[in-house]
Amino acid sequence: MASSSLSSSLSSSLSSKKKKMMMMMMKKSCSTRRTQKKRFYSSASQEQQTTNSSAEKMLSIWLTRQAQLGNLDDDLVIVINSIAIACKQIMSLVKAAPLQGNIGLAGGKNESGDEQKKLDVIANDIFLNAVQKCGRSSVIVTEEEDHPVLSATNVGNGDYVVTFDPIDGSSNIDACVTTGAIFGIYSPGECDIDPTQSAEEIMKNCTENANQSGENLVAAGYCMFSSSCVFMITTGHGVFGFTLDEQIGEFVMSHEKLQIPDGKDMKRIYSGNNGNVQLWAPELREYVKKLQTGEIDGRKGDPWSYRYIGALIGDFHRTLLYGGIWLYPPDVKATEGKARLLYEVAPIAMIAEQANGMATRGKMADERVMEVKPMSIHQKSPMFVGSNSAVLGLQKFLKEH
Ligand SMILES: O=P(O)(O)OC[C@H]1O[C@](O)(COP(=O)(O)O)[C@@H](O)[C@@H]1O
Repeated sequence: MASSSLSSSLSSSLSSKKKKMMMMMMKKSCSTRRTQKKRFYSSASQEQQTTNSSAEKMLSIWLTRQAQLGNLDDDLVIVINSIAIACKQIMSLVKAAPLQGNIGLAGGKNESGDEQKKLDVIANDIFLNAVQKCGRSSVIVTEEEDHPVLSATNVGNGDYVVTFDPIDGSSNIDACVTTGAIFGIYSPGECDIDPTQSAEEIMKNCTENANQSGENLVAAGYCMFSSSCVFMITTGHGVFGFTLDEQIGEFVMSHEKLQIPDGKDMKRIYSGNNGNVQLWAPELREYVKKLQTGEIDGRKGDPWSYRYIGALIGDFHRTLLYGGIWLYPPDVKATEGKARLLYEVAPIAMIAEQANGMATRGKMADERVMEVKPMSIHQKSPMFVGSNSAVLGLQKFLKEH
């Protein structure tokens, strides 16, 4: 109650002395409340200041800062911010999938022949919409579309080739196991549309334009949908991680200039589908045996640990943070491996190399993944990726066997 109306209702019933006492107490309590409020606001403003001072840690502001430093251009900032927004939307859908009936199959298959999950299709639409609406991408390649998707770059100068897998490891969704989105942003392509060309010729030109080796990547990253939602990004100047703070709806820096642990800091972990080992080349079967006895690095009786989530993002993220090796070699069933070069393998390889690790393929595990130019947009590729010493150890073993 305001003090004035209360004081007037008191005036008729109390002696003047008592009244004065009451008024003094009233004033004191109001001023206390005002002080408390002021303190609250001041603390809130201090808190606000604290939050502001850590604003630089927010992805959207960090990207702008990187542009100011000349590490990436403004159009690329817009593309990456659009991808981050799509990832937040997809994370919320993945979390609620069982409640919203977004588990199970959508009923179709993608060009790779994988049965599409409901969230594959929904996430693909979210991603496509975000990247197309930002107007800085000329061609989009996604695991869930058979052909490249052209997008108008009518609002900006950027005409980046953006590739992504909207939900990697989608078979994990129904079991609430880690999934994620992987993306690669390739240098602007010359995908001029010649109106005199036929649709097939235009598509062939844009497909050819999209088929770039990893060395043309200007940025690569992934967003892991797990116990935390972690957005990992490299623009060629190191690897940075941002964890979604659901209180403020922002990705906030949590990993700065990540390096894959090596040497004594490396955890001896290998990751691959052990169910396929008997389908691998004999020398790779022997390599796995040496990991399992510990002999591969001279520590017989001290085996390497084995971890496999069945989602490249989850298995790679652990390798990035703990060290070790992830391998998906060719096998009798998957002669070119399973992960796709343009939008899974090459972006992961860029991150690995930017984190001072290695990503190779080939019979001797000595071909840099980043140098391979895909012949088709959904081309698959084997990969051995992880700590330098682990990949070099594999190369040494293959040379000797
Ligand atoms: O089931 P497999 O043969 O081990 O393959 C697992 C690999 O396939 C993938 O799940 C591919 O997933 P998506 O096809 O859902 O993108 C990778 O993420 C994972 O590393």
